[in-house]
Amino acid sequence: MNDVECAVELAGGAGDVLKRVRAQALERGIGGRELKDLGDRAAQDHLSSGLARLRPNDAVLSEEAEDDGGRVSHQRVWIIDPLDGTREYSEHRDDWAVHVALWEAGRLSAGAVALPGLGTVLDSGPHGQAAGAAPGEPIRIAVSRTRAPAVVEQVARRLCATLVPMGSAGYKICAVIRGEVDAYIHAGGQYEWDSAAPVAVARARGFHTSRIDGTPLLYNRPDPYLPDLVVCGPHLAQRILEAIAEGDLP
Ligand SMILES: Nc1ncnc2c1ncn2[C@@H]1O[C@H](COP(=O)(O)O)[C@@H](OP(=O)(O)O)[C@H]1O
Ligand SMILES: [Mg+2]
Repeated sequence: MNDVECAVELAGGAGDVLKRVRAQALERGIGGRELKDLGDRAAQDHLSSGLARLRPNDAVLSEEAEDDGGRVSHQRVWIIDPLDGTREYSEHRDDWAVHVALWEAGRLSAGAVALPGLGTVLDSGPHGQAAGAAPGEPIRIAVSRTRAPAVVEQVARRLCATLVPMGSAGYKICAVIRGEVDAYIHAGGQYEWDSAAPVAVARARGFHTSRIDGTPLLYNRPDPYLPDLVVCGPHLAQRILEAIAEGDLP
């Protein structure tokens, strides 16, 4: 099994576990915080035991595990978010995801994002897919449905774009890849596990991925805080980055 196949197997398996956990919780009348915790724990257990079995020599950075920083000196580090869009998962919505990425010697070398609500897993393997169709007007920008950053609202006004609220960073990046929206912009806080796997998939298919100031998204840093990003078709990147750079000017 190569690394991409490994990522697909693990993300898809964790997605199946999460769906089972949620169905059983519904039958037992469990929801809210308890369901979020059950899901986080079950998906983390599935991924950590799978990585220990399939890739025992690699390091792991997970949203749901202690990080002692030892991974920084490793050449191969799996960056995982067992349940991205925890809130939406607990609300029985479809916009949540499982992220499994591999960072290898300075770059993301493999990734898979399970979208269990849509019954699919997207991966960073060779697909020969063009990087998105030219966007129609107005441009559609995916944004957090619960904490839309002010900068995204400003950019939408400048570009006369439509905002499309959704949960989960992975689900939103996959919405760009799937052509449901033209861009995803986020600012104000996030961590490497929120974007590593979907960014690996987006890059493999030719999409633009960067910080909102246009600099590269870097992974396996000592501090995994990675607060902002832009993902869009390459033809839109310059317009969006310029609109962001205009800052608070009217
Ligand atoms: N300001 C912020 N600070 C820290 N994490 C944030 C954040 N805004 C969004 N995120 C994280 O990014 C993911 C997508 O958020 P959203 O659905 O609002 O777009 C969520 O991951 P988790 O669900 O794994 O916690 C959320 O916790
Ligand atoms: Mg997350």
